[in-house]
Amino acid sequence: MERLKSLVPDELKQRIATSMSNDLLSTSSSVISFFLHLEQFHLITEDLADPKMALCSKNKDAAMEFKQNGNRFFSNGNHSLALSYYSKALRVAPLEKKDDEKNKDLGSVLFVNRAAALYRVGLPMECIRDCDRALRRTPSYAKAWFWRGKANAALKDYGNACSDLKIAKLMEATSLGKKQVECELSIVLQKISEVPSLPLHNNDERLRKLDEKCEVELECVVTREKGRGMVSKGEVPPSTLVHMEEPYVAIISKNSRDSHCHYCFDELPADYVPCTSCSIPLYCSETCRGKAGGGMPRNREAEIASHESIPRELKKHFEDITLKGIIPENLNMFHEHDHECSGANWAAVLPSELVLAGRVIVKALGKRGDFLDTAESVEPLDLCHSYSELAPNVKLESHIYSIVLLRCLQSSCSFEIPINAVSVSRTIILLSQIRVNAMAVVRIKSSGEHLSFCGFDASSIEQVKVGQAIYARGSLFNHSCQPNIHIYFLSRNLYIRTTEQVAEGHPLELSYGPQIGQWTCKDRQKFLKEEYSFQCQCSGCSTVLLSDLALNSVHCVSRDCNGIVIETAQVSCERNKIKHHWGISSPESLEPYLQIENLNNLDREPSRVLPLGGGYCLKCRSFCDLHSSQAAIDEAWINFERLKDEATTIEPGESLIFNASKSFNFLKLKLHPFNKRIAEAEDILAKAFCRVGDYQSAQNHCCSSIMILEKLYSPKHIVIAYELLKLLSIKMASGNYTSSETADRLNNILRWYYGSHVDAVFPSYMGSLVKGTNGCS
Ligand SMILES: C[S@@+](CC[C@H](N)C(=O)[O-])C[C@H]1O[C@@H](n2cnc3c(N)ncnc32)[C@H](O)[C@@H]1O
Repeated sequence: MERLKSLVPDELKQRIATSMSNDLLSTSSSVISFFLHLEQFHLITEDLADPKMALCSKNKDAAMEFKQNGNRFFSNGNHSLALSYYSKALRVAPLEKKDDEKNKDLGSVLFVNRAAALYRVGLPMECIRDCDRALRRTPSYAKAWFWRGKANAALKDYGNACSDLKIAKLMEATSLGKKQVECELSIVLQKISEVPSLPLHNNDERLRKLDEKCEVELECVVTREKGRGMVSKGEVPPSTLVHMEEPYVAIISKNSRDSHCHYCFDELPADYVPCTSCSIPLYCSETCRGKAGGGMPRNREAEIASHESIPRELKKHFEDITLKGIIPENLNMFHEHDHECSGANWAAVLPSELVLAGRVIVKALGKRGDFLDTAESVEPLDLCHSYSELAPNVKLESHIYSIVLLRCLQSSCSFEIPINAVSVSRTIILLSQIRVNAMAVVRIKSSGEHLSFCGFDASSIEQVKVGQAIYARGSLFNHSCQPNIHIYFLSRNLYIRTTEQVAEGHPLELSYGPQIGQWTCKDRQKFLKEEYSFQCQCSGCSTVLLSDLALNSVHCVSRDCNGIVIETAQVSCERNKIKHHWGISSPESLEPYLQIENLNNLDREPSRVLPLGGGYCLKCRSFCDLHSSQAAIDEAWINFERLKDEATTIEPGESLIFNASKSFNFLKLKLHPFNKRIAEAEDILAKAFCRVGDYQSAQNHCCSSIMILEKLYSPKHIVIAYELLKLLSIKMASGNYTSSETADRLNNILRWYYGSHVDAVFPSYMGSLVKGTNGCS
């Protein structure tokens, strides 16, 4: 891309840099005439679009090599490595079975080999699913029936195990193989005579009960400051599900490509399935693969019917398995990966936003046919954009990316894709719509393995971005740094829930990222301007709040004054709030830290409340040299960085804890008590003390950290729940299982934010932690 950018003449660059959305037809036309006559452009786009040059097409030789490695590790008893090689082989193996393939093909062999490895590593369910895959391709595959039988026996489902093994015996051609099956069968028959067979197990453990209904009526209203936004038609209680939606289009993040399903974004199971025609997407099941359009298994009814040799009593079992899950092709459904699946490089190489734009174009063309044809054609997605406010460099990139994308789509789409001023300018607008409206699909991840062994570590929670999606109606919710709704995702679907009581007609606003308590107002506004090109007009950015003032502040130099000292840029941000909005929240809570006497007589003059520059105490106006204070604070912080690094992996040395504790006393003298760094320092110390087994000190530091965060956020904020989880793990690590108060608080916040979906969103052990602690109280 840099190469193409550098080729654009300066005069055109300049026009694009200063262009507004109205100018796009003209700038697009110039870009097209420039690039379509440029040999380098054609070379680059051919590289991207020609399947012969692509690295992501299927490769039988590579698959055979992976398979051999898998076989080698399997024979040596290294079954997990064998499993990983069979999976690699499946990813690159050509999986489209040809009509003339009567016998088992490479795909069937790889599925059975992987099934055997799955059985050996103790995953019988996954083993059965892989056997089924092999049997749908090759119904007479004796080994697949054999491993299926063994896995069913491991699950104590002796009835099915017996049927599987009986069919395996019928299908087995070698006498040695037959003997092996007979031996297994006799064990199962013996078991059947001893214990009753368990009822059929549910093969799909990932099925979840998600039956909560969304019954709130919302409406879209327009305001001068924020454009369209969503409000509720009636009063809504906290924790109410107000919206749920499937994405218009979605795409997996590049860093999740090997770990999460490319359709539903859930974590991949050990028996994931690859795309049938290219080597990029991986899916958790055939259902997801079918929905994404990564190749459908053929209906093999005719072939199966030809198996006359199956005795009547086994026929139903045989057909149930070999025909099971064959998804009828849904012609009305948009298969978002289909047009990328020609084995070309572009979908794997271009940025995700661009590939997402390609998916919108193909879906819109499939639905309407005229999305790119005329400037008047109706938008498939009525979304706002911010092209005119983009940085010059981003505007230029959008022009180049749009023409590259259309060129790639031309070569891999069944529709006609025109490249003209209209189509390019519409694609540029689409890219800026995606920039403003795409949501990051996230999953909650914890770094610990098992709570009772790892104690504190088990509860390090983070949100991991696994995908990006466009939700047509979800995009109409505006941002607030003090949100009253909360979003989360199950599979690829968006859910929105209130986090407080919302009055009738009041805007429902979520956070696009930054929140009060996390960053100061200045930093939040900078982020929103850079990422979303808007000046935040939310209530949190128009009101003077203790959290915004204290978050990064230092203590007044006069020890008997509680006043806050902040830097110049922050002072001017807060002064602007007073000047333009005159908002001060909860004066009583601010009074100890700020000069706000005679509040009723105040006019809109900021100097009545805040000093002109930074470094002055907001309460007594004493001056503090922020520059030298900051240098001393940064130096003291080094001890925390060291302790943090060491405490994540090993037991930290005594001297590290001693030095950090000394620095901590210094930080407490210098920083304001509600400064976020103090909370972080408390957190690092808690972790370190936990590592060395001093649970009481760990607990004290953890509690102090929670108290600061409650001031900066609010006592019911989800951030507090994550801290409570840490506190609970410390208590449990110390053998205290009677912390029902902490567990109740944690449970309440989680239910507040996730309602009935709490168990689906959080790793299951967290639920059992809460229940376990409650149970022990
Ligand atoms: C995802 S859209 C929300 C819907 C949008 N208001 C509309 O009319 O389509 C994001 C855009 O809404 C506007 N917006 C959202 N929250 C805002 C806020 N707190 N202050 C100002 N503008 C806001 C900005 O123009 C932003 O780029």
